[in-house]
Amino acid sequence: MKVSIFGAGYVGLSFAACLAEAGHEVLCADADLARIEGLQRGLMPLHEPDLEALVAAGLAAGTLQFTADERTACLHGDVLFIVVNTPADAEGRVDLRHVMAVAAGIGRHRDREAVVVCKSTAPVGTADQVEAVLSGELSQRGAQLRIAVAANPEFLREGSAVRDCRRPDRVVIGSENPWAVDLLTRLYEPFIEDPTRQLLVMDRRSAELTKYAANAMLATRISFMNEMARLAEHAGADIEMVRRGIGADRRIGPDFLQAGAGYGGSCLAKDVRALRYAADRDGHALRILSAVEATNHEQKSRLFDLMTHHFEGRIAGKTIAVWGLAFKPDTDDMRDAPSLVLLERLWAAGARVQVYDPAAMPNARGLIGERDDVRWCDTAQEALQGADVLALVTEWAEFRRPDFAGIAKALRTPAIFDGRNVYDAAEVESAGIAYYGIGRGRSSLLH
Ligand SMILES: NC(=O)C1=CN([C@@H]2O[C@H](COP(=O)(O)OP(=O)(O)OC[C@H]3O[C@@H](n4cnc5c(N)ncnc54)[C@H](O)[C@@H]3O)[C@@H](O)[C@H]2O)C=CC1
Ligand SMILES: O=C(O)[C@H]1O[C@H](OP(=O)(O)OP(=O)(O)OC[C@H]2O[C@@H](n3ccc(=O)[nH]c3=O)[C@H](O)[C@@H]2O)[C@H](O)[C@@H](O)[C@@H]1O
Repeated sequence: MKVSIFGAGYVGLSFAACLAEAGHEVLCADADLARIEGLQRGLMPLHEPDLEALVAAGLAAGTLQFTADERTACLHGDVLFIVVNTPADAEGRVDLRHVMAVAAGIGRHRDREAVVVCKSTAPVGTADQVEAVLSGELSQRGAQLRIAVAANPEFLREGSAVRDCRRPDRVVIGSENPWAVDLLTRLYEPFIEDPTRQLLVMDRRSAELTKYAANAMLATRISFMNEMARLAEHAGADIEMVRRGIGADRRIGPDFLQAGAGYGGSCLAKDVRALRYAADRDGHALRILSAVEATNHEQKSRLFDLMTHHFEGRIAGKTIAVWGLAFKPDTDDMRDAPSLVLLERLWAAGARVQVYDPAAMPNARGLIGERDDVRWCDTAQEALQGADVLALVTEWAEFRRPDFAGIAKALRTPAIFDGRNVYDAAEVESAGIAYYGIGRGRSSLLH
């Protein structure tokens, strides 16, 4: 099938490469010319496991092509996906300008029937708006084309985008138009093993709300566990034991129960904010979500609070080694990363940092810029040299089994602040290093 994809970001590019791998003829468009020129030469604009090889394979096979030309992209596909960014402001108002720009472009250029699919995360009613913009453009030039608009939210995670695209838990098709549903069902066929379980067809508004509800539920689980972690700290319990204990209940399940330094990334916070804003505006305050946000806001300062406790308030002049800057492992994405809050708080308190991340250094450096109180290190080992203590913020695989004896030697006053609970406290302590985790009763902060 011929497919056009507008947006070559984390989602658009991963989705395009997977569709091309499955044999579809994919043209991926982006408004960013430099990004497209790079992609045409096989240069990746972002870090995502397995994606580079998949893009190269698609380019070589000719099933994946890139363009910065809106018209070409509007004319190529039988199905056209809108996968552009949909940022939300501080209050939660979602900026739909990019989505509507694509819709208007399709309305201006399209010369035959099409199924237009909104994959960007966007508030309930966005597909209706896309339809209105499209028909406005079509009627302005007197064109009468059969165009169906569907909502098809995306649930992939960064760091496993390719895997998630190839094997989605479910595909949600929001459309009551049999033609659009049939086309999308055929398009997704290579990724679906069990249609009765994985393929969910519903109306557009339900599909749009499903996306927000999913991210809000995930964020709620994390904030719930972070609150339990605080309680565990005070009660002398270990949240890791509690996590196993409740995760074994099939009604709860083991995933997304990891307490830590707070959730970050481009979407959970943005989408919770947007959902809360939309609900408030319609007079249906979502009280749970306000609590989820407040807890996460505090949680991002948790490592800093533990350090304040450890240093008895005297953080000025200390040097902190920081392992991991990206908002999660296996990505270079720094959007809303919890590490940024830790760094800001340390700098405000007069500390210096020595930072290392396997993939996010260029993005972090671009965001933060050069300053005297940060040293950008080439290795995890280099970040330790001469530092007082170590903070682990992102649980990259390369940080999981470190040489604790080496860490004990490198640090001036050996202590580890484990923001993702990846280390065994007893093992760390037996190397002569003080251990602080999130919600680990052994390192309880009894105020
Ligand atoms: N990042 C993620 O893990 C997930 C994101 N989403 C949603 O998917 C959408 C895209 O997210 P990301 O890929 O992370 O964004 P991104 O910021 O990485 O990429 C968006 C791309 O769209 C391009 N763009 C903007 N306006 C355009 C236009 N008029 N024509 C063509 N290209 C245009 C931008 O230049 C950019 O390259 C958002 O709505 C997001 O909420 C959904 C699921 C997962
Ligand atoms: O809409 C989106 O953009 C996507 O948002 C999240 O995916 P993503 O942000 O890529 O990554 P997650 O694995 O969800 O992690 C988000 C944050 O939560 C944190 N987290 C995750 C899981 C956990 O148990 N505890 C926890 O603190 C991570 O460290 C990270 O900072 C959702 O998991 C995806 O389903 C969704 O498609």
